[in-house]
Amino acid sequence: MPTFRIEPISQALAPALQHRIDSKTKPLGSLGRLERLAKQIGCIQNTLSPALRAPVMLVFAGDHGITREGVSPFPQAVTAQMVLNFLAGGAAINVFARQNGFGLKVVDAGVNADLPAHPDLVPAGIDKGTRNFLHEPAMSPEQCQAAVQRGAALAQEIAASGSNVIGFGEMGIGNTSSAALLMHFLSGAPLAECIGRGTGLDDAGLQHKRSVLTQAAAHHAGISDPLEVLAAVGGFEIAMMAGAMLGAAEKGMILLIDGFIVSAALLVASRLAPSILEYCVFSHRSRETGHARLLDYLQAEPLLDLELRLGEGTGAVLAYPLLAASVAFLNEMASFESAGVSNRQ
Ligand SMILES: O=C(O)c1ccc[n+]([C@@H]2O[C@H](COP(=O)([O-])O)[C@@H](O)[C@H]2O)c1
Ligand SMILES: Cc1cc2nc[nH]c2cc1C
Repeated sequence: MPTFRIEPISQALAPALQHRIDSKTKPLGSLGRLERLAKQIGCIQNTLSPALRAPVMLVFAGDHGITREGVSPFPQAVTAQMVLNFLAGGAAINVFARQNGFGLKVVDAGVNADLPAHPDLVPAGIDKGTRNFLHEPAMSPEQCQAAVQRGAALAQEIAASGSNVIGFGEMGIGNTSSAALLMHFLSGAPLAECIGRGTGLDDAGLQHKRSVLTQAAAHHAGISDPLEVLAAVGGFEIAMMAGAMLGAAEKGMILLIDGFIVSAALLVASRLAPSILEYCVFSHRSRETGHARLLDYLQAEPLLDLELRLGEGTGAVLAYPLLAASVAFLNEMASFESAGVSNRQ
């Protein structure tokens, strides 16, 4: 596995950015969270006049062997069906991406179907779904490494095409089970706090999911190396997304983090390169049980809480106007001096 060289973001301009923010015609600190966002973006880009260019949403799709255990109310076939819906432009993420000027790429990281070629589809499938991690590792070490490397290469291509904002989304029936176990093994949170209703399990379904995942956790007990954990209980879309996050941060891009599954991928990436977190904007707090605690663990401050639990990158794209607003106020607002407004005595 290549090591990822992710530099901590430069704090060289942090005092000057703070001064610029404080000079704007507003009471000190009154743009609240947008002020911290403007400063973070300025530091990531190491400029007093940051700019957001050609934002891209990558939706990683993959299938999961664990679906054989009845952990999701939806059949595995929905993953491929939703990929076709993305390619036809009819999913929620298509609507929000069009609305917010995002380019959209759907990445087949390991869907259990033969997908037709399409200009928006990146065919990068490792296999037709993972193995059932109740009984064996979800993927081999080689498959895991290949997924991470393909993801990193993809993000680097997107950076080379001129984009400096990359959003992460996913589609994979069963992937809240993977995310729950990744969180459990890598953060040490009790399993019960990592498991939620996903796409909408009822009480009996949730009980069953807890029982299956408790057995899976026992089967893999003792694993702690991030790549070993990723191979044991991850998904191809999660592994490729973790790689893409690492590749994007290496290129100094702004990483827009979506919900529970995307945050679990970031947890893996942050174990491989902790500085990656400095490049991340956390778009929202998902309704999925576990996300709030995972965000706390990552010391993340999400921008929105809209009770979303869809995935696809929807929260990330919905939060983008707030990034655009923070950059715009930094670049365009008058200062007390330029506008001739009296500052406090
Ligand atoms: O982003 C989230 O926080 C989120 C929370 C719950 C469900 N999802 C989506 O629902 C799917 C996984 O749910 P499940 O019940 O099949 O494990 C997958 O396609 C995710 O995109 C996503
Ligand atoms: C319909 C549907 C759409 C989704 N989008 C992301 N995960 C999903 C899961 C389902 C079931």
